[in-house]
Amino acid sequence: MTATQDPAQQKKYGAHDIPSYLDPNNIGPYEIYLEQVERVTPYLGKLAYWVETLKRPKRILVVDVPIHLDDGTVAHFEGYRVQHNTSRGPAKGGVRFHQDVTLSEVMALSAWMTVKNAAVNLPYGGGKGGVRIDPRKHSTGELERLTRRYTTEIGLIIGPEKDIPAPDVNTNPQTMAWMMDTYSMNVGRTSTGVVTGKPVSLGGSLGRADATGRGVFVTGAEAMRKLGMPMEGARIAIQGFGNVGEAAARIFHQHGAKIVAIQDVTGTVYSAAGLDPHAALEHLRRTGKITDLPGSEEIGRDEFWSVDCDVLVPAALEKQITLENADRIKARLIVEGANGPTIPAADDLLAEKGVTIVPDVLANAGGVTVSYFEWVQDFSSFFWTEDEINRRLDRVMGEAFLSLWEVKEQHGVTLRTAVYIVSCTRVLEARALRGLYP
Ligand SMILES: NC(=O)C1=CN([C@@H]2O[C@H](COP(=O)(O)OP(=O)(O)OC[C@H]3O[C@@H](n4cnc5c(N)ncnc54)[C@H](OP(=O)(O)O)[C@@H]3O)[C@@H](O)[C@H]2O)C=CC1
Ligand SMILES: O=C(O)CCC(=O)C(=O)O
Repeated sequence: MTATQDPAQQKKYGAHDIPSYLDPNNIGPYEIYLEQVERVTPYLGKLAYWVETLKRPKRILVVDVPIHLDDGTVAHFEGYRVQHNTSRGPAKGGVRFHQDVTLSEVMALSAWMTVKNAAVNLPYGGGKGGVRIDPRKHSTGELERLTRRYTTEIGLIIGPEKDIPAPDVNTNPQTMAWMMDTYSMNVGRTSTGVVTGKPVSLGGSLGRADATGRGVFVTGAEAMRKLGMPMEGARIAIQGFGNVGEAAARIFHQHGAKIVAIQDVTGTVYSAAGLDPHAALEHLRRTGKITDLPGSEEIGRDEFWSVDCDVLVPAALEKQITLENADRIKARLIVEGANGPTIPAADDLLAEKGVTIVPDVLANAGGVTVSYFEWVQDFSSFFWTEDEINRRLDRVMGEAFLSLWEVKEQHGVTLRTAVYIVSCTRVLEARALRGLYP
């Protein structure tokens, strides 16, 4: 039970003056994950015997990444690669460059990869990496040197059959090209399968760029069908207009929905009549900000959460939906493009309000699904058409959604708990079958 769920605490502190160490909004990313595991444990039956496996990352590597800056000085950055679990296959998950990256965050992100990969039944465990750096403050040359040094430092534990990185926040196909090249130089052969999300000309897959946003759309559309919400004219608010948010906005728009609000780091724009995501992207590329978008009005950052909308898509960072804003959310459906955007206490509050959440570990699994297709294509050196990729992706995401929705109905739990029931069972079954000793 969290502090605000506890009636005694509520009486003592009221809604807004609880001390910070008791404030559920202060929960760390790995604690969020641990709470999610606690919630699923009663549904694991005999496999609960192995549940400690899920609570501990298998392997954590912390590295110092020194680089020459353009002015000739040397700067040091802290980097991480966490392999949370490898029971079902090699570790798999992205690499994030961000000024707020912490070990706890990367541990949580890697654990969510374990759950996500099992949710869509990919033959992977979970991993994630990150470097604490603000990429906006560095030149392309500095970012290339950082990426190459980081790749060499984590080279001890990555590899096409060990752990396969991919893009995440502030990393992209160019970053993956540098990682692939550095790893290949270090092992003395071209190893395309060591990373996914590469440029198509270097063994990348068609469809990977839009895959996460496409998966958000496919699972969002399935959820809307279940809830009897028409797509035509549905009002969508999107936080984050990067790889995931922009693609999700564009695909929802293509299918007749109306993008009423977009928020990124630079600000928040709103239009009751709907924004054109193509124009928004063009404006962002030209001006470097989402604000001053023609045909939109600028609203306050916090106002974003109370915008009149039917579907809310958080597609930025963790811990965005908290007890500070959850009760103001008007959407009936939240589709989590980001990893970990909702803290558990807000999850409970939204469930009580009757809001349906398609959780991150299902909604944003489209990216890693096409990463899997890329990895398979690299191994066989045989590449599929974009139509083939999209058809397979839609099938994986659609079927996963429908079967997980059935589990939710069967147990009378939230969709998040349903995904954890299925995923944790799959991971722990593999653990139990493999046993402990060499
Ligand atoms: N890329 C992928 O394939 C996958 C990504 N994800 C998750 O999706 C989320 C977004 O990743 P991705 O799109 O790749 O990252 P990008 O770096 O491409 O985009 C991030 C977006 O979020 C915005 N943003 C960052 N911080 C804030 C904030 N505090 N408030 C509002 N907006 C903010 C950025 O704004 P600005 O541009 O102004 O900085 C940018 O628009 C992350 O949680 C990631 O882990 C999940 C699965 C796969
Ligand atoms: O494509 C991948 O391997 C992983 C993408 C990712 O980091 C994520 O799903 O959070």
